Amino acid sequence: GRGGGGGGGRGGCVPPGSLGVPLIGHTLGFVRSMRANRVDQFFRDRINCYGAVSKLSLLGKPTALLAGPAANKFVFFNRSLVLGRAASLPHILGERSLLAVHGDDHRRICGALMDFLGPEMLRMYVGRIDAQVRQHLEESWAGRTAVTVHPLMKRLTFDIITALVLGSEKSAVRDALDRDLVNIFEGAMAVPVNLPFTAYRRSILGSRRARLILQGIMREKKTRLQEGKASPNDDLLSRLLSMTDEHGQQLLSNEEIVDNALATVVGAHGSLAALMTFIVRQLADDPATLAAMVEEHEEIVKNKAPGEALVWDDLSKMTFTWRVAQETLRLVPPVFGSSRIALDDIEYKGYCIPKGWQVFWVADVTHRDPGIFPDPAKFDPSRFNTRSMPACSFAAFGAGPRMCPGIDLVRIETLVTMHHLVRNFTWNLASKRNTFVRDPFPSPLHGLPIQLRQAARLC
Ligand code: HEM
Repeated sequence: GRGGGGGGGRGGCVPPGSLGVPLIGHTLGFVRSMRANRVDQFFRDRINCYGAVSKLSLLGKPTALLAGPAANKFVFFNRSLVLGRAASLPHILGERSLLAVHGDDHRRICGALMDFLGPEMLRMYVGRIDAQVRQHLEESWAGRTAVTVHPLMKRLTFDIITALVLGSEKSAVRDALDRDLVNIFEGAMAVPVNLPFTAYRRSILGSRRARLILQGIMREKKTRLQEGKASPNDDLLSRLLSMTDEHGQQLLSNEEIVDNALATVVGAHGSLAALMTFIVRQLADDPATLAAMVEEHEEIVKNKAPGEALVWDDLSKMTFTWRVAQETLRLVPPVFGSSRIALDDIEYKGYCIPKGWQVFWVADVTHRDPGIFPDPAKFDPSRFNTRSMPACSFAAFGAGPRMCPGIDLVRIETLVTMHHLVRNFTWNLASKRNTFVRDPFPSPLHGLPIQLRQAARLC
């Protein structure tokens, strides 16, 4: 029913809506809708019914669901809302991962990660990423008439992030990590009940195994750094091990390094693979966008020797390609939303959200608001030519202190991959059915099989 009154803390009443069955609440409906790609509809139905603020029960907690740019901004910048252990993923990734800490610890750990993931460091790795993309296309795309895109993009993004985090060796270790990641994601959407045979339990165990693997590699790196056989710039682990505070102590504890190396691998893998897969899907049916991209990339190679690697400055010329990526992220945001926990009773639009409640923001619903994005279903990269939209309308990376620290890496990997892909191949969708499910990242039907044609010799 619509009844909104009663309960709650000081001032106003709690938002309208219903909390459903205790513990399970709306979780099953939510998870089912994710799997059937009706998650957008699941949230839209509630928002249509109750308005931009409503209550429901998700993943075992009473939850306030907020939607719209103003709501997003409220969530992203509110100090009484913390990303916390109530959500499954922070708990799964470890006590000291960026997702599980707040306040000064968050600032310190986020600062350390951004030292590696910011443009100053990442610009050094463009050449390495360029080589990995070329090798991947050479090995898995060249000479084929059909490929399945999503698994290939998962492989590529996984190889790039593990090389950045762990360094170039260790392929067996990477395979082991890869297997554990599957379990980790399974539990991210599950009711957080740590009992045998639950998805949640499998993901806790997968994460524990992955962190043991990372611990072993970290110890080896530490020794190699001490012996002068490795450089702090080799990879993320070496960089984090080399950073010190004002007393000369290691800035991040060993546990923090391990948990955040895992968070980085997890953060950089599925989301990016989804983005690149959906760009490929779009380009198959959108010759005008493809032609504009090809033109942009041909212009860039005009000034380069044949086979010369891309460098940082080349990427700043790929403005249209980045708008294509943003428009793809608008229509199919890899992270559809996420939650916070209220540390105090807080008020939004006259409603009280009681202390301890979960607050959920959603990207999808705002991204399809015709008041902000006219004709919202239309794919139109030129929407991003201007900056006139209200703050936090485009929420694919979040905003504020918790904004995604991986955005520069997303840009580099996407631009480099698309540069080589659109210049060397054209393709058609093998299936016209345009559906996808979330697991929790958007996954197209059958992994997006395509028929492939190669322009000439790979260049
Ligand atoms: C297309 C790709 C990506 C998308 C759409 C994406 C999206 C997001 C979003 C929306 C958040 C904020 C969640 C919130 O506010 O609750 C976030 C946080 C995060 N992302 Fe990404 N991300 C992507 C790629 C990456 C990459 C490449 C990395 C690592 C290199 C990464 C690492 C993280 C981490 C560690 C956080 C937690 C930040 C914090 O809590 O302070 N992500 N991401």
